[in-house]
Amino acid sequence: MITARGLVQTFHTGRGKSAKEVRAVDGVDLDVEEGEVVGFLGPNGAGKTTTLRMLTTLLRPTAGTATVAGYDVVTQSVQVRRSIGYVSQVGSTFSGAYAGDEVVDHGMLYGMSRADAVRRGNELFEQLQLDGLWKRMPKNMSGGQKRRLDVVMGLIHDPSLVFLDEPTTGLDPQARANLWDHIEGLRSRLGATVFLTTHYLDEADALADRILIIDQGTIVASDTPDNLKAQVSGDLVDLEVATPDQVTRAAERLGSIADGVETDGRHVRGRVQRAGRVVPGLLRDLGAAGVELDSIEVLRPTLDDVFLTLTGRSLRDAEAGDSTTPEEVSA
Ligand SMILES: Nc1ncnc2c1ncn2[C@@H]1O[C@H](COP(=O)(O)OP(=O)(O)OP(=O)(O)O)[C@@H](O)[C@H]1O
Repeated sequence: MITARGLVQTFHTGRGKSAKEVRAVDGVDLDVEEGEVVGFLGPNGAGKTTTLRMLTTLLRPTAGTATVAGYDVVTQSVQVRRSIGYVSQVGSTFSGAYAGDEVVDHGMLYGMSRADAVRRGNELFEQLQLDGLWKRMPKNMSGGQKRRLDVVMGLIHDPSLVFLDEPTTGLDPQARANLWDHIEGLRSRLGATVFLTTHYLDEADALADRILIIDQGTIVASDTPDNLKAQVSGDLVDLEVATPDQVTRAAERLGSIADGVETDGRHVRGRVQRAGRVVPGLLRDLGAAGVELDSIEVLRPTLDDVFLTLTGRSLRDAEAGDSTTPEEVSA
């Protein structure tokens, strides 16, 4: 459904001595299969939006090639646009008509009949909890309502490939959960392919079949959330032994299957690959060695652990450290 090879985008900022070239996307290869939900994850300024803008034909690649739904993003941009739905990060611009009319016009722009656009628009308003707002002007909607209206606009023509740029930013938790359900439904009910960017690790984890991590314009990982977490850091097993004199024995036993075993009071911790498979054996082993446990906890690694291992920075620190503000710009 989507392929990209060596995609590059450079921007030129500043003038004279302060002129600078920014390689926003620096050689991206990616493949997305039909029916996949792919989460595109990375800190602020990593190149997510720029990649998405190239794939949706809004920005011409400086170098490299990409096809979307079988069409070349440069030479067949019209066909690409017809084949996709796109919800941009900045949202749609609305003309001052009623929300429902905007949506219907948008559907008709994609070749839908008025009746179909009205029917589908009503369905989407209901599914995205915008009921009763058909005759409201978008400028009089709350931020969250407007964001959901953006999503309706992106989905009105039932695209089989949808690009969503940070779709849940600015939504309250309930609206976010609702949109997650909707995105899951796009795949399960309609068999749609979804490519979404997000800063939210839990969102990527919950929704995506596969996660692509981008950092400084380059893809640094691509795998299922579980595989990424398993390969990169393993699960943390935390044993709490009943009495301090058992700590050494517990550490020995855990050390036979875990990396980086540490002790802290009556706690013994270490990382193991696929805890579900090895913990039953560990418990038998501890029992046989006469170690008595007060508690055992297994913590799955988070995607933040994955990001930290891959880049040496936490996703949150990487974001906090970003202060790039483009001045004058030419693509
Ligand atoms: N029009 C532009 N002119 C100059 N630099 C730009 C332009 N657009 C993006 N950049 C720079 O390119 C880099 C990648 O930006 P991009 O918006 O793709 O990142 P992102 O991963 O989508 O970030 P965010 O999560 O903040 O949306 C950043 O350093 C950004 O400042």
